[in-house]
Amino acid sequence: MTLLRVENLAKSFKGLRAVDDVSFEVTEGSILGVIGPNGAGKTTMFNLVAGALRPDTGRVHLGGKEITGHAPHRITAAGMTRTFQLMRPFYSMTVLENVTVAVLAGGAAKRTAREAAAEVIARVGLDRWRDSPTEGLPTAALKRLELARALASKPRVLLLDEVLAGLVPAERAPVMELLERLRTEDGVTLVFVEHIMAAVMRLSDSVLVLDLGRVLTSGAPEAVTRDPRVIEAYLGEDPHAQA
Ligand SMILES: Nc1ncnc2c1ncn2[C@@H]1O[C@H](COP(=O)(O)OP(=O)(O)OP(=O)(O)O)[C@@H](O)[C@H]1O
Repeated sequence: MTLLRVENLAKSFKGLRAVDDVSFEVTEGSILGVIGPNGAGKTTMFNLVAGALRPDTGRVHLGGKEITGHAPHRITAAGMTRTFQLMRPFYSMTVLENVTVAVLAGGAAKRTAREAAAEVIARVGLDRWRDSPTEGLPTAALKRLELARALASKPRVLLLDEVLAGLVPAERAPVMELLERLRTEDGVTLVFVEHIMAAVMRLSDSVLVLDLGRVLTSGAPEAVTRDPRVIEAYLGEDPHAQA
């Protein structure tokens, strides 16, 4: 079943077509990877889908309901939330307090919010930092906190903006495993923007390639990354050519 449907989205900034007639569908329980060179429109597309920006034209449907142009909190309430590339937790609060705020913002009752937050914190493997101040946390823990804050509203669709950026390879593997478990065990549908191709290849059921605001191509990761247009526009060289 199609859970997220994006039709002909477009957004210009002072004449620059940042997102130009982008359409795609995401099946419930699947993982869509979004790739493309810097400036391709990936973050703008996320902002349009998640309600941070209003599209000039086009429509977004979540679970069959139109959510185009709705405010982010309404879209979160409808079951879709996103993480930010530039994380903005409340640095003066502890990890538990940060996630509790997100749980409350997601509409949970005050009485059970801390308990629900603690569960999410355990889910993302942040238990050892639970009562630590957010200020001074290592990047890997901050990335997990960003995930926890997004998961606090129990989304059906999670949009992840470069959740692996800034992590060393040894830190990436457990985050990728966590994302896989979110899909298989919690049934969360994932759309993730990522530059790290090994992650895109491993996690994605299908890949959407953006270039200059438009969809260059989409399909299975193997096929997409062999497409000469993708290699030319983004990859620079054939990733399969190397041993
Ligand atoms: N608020 C804005 N005002 C003006 N131009 C913008 C704005 N936001 C994005 N742009 C422009 O729109 C285009 C698409 O930017 P966007 O950040 O969506 O690309 P991206 O694919 O996410 O890039 P990256 O991989 O570097 O994050 C770029 O040319 C960018 O400079």
